[in-house]
Amino acid sequence: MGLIERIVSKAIGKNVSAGEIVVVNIDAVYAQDGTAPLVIDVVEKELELRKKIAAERAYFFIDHSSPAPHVAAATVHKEMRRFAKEYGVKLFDVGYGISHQVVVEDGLVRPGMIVVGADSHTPTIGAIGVYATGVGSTDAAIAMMFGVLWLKIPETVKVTLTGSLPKGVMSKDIALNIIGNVKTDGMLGKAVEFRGDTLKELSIDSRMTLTNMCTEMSAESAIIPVDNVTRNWLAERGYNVYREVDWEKEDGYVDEIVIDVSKLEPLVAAPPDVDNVKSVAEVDGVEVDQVFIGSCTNGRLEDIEIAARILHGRRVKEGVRCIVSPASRKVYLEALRRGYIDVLANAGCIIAPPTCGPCVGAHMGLLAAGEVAVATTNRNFPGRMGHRDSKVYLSSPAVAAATAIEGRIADPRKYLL
Ligand SMILES: CC(C)[C@H](C(=O)O)[C@@H](O)C(=O)O
Ligand code: SF4
Repeated sequence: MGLIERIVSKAIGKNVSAGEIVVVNIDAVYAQDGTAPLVIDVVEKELELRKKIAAERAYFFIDHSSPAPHVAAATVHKEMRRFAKEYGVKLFDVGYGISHQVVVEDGLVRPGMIVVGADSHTPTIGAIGVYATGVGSTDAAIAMMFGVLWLKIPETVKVTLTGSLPKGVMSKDIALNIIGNVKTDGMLGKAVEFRGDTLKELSIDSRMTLTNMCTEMSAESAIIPVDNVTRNWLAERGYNVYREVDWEKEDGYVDEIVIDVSKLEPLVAAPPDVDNVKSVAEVDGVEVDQVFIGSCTNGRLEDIEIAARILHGRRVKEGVRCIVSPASRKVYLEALRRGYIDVLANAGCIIAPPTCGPCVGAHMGLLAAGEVAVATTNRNFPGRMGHRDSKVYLSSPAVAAATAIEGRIADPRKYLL
């Protein structure tokens, strides 16, 4: 049994295995302003009107078009606030943060839980040992109304990480390396379980980048076992493990990939696909109009810290827009307290509020036709950040910061000596 099978078996009190369809109690369910309108419709129009949401822990996030860039978004937000109040859903309003970041840092999801979110990057929260998967709005509505949902238990692929990351190479580069190899459909219908010595060196921030990117390999879920890094992180925040399983046992995989991360170099995913992975050396010199540092992939404290270290005492290249959006208000406040925001603003960065905005081409930094961006996000499809004829290269925050300085895709290692 892989970790996910162990979590579900423990939750329902009998052994399950991959391929089985089970009905489980959902420990937390959330939706955001892209998917909540349909959740609201399903609850109010399709299902019998109930005034109370059954799931104990149902959350709404206004994070995508946030703050509202147009009247249509403002109307969606207003509707979400009305529904949340009427039905007892906890709402995280404009500026609070991106769903996947907030549920983890606020302790709304805890190791061993079974969680669904009406957003494809819900597996991000598997970084702390949660079995999490993205669902459609209808499923999210069912989970909110009844507190249960059917899930098909995925088969698990083990990804073993060995060795230490070289300076200037980040967990984003590990994720890009994997996706370059397995391609965008490489984990279709599967769950990814990360293992190996490298994990000891990866913070929860770094781990969340890894699990986040598994969605781009078409994984149903991604999970990292609870270890000392997780336990220390939980203890510092007064959180605990919700459901203990044997986190250490390595068993039940359909396949294994082994990566020696000490051999990795800074990478990018070149347009038009996330699996079009190249080394920075191969695209060195590609000129950019915009850099975006943020999102549920790389908008955490560690990401802002490395950007600040690289940009400290330097300037964003004239003519380049460098937008930085912390993934949550907590990240923003801590980055302020530590002086990172000061460094970045002084270097010429534009500090945006916590929002998905630029990542999903909603607002706060769209690209015009022909423009090129480097972004720390997870998708680079045509039109993702603006005009269909704009281009997005995905990278780590270190590559993004070095690129902001030079105005062309640049290797961060020379700034980290
Ligand atoms: C808008 C939403 C449905 C979407 C998702 O689920 O992934 C978004 O968050 C994204 O990253 O493209
Ligand atoms: S930051 Fe981007 S990838 Fe993450 S939830 Fe928002 S739109 Fe989706």
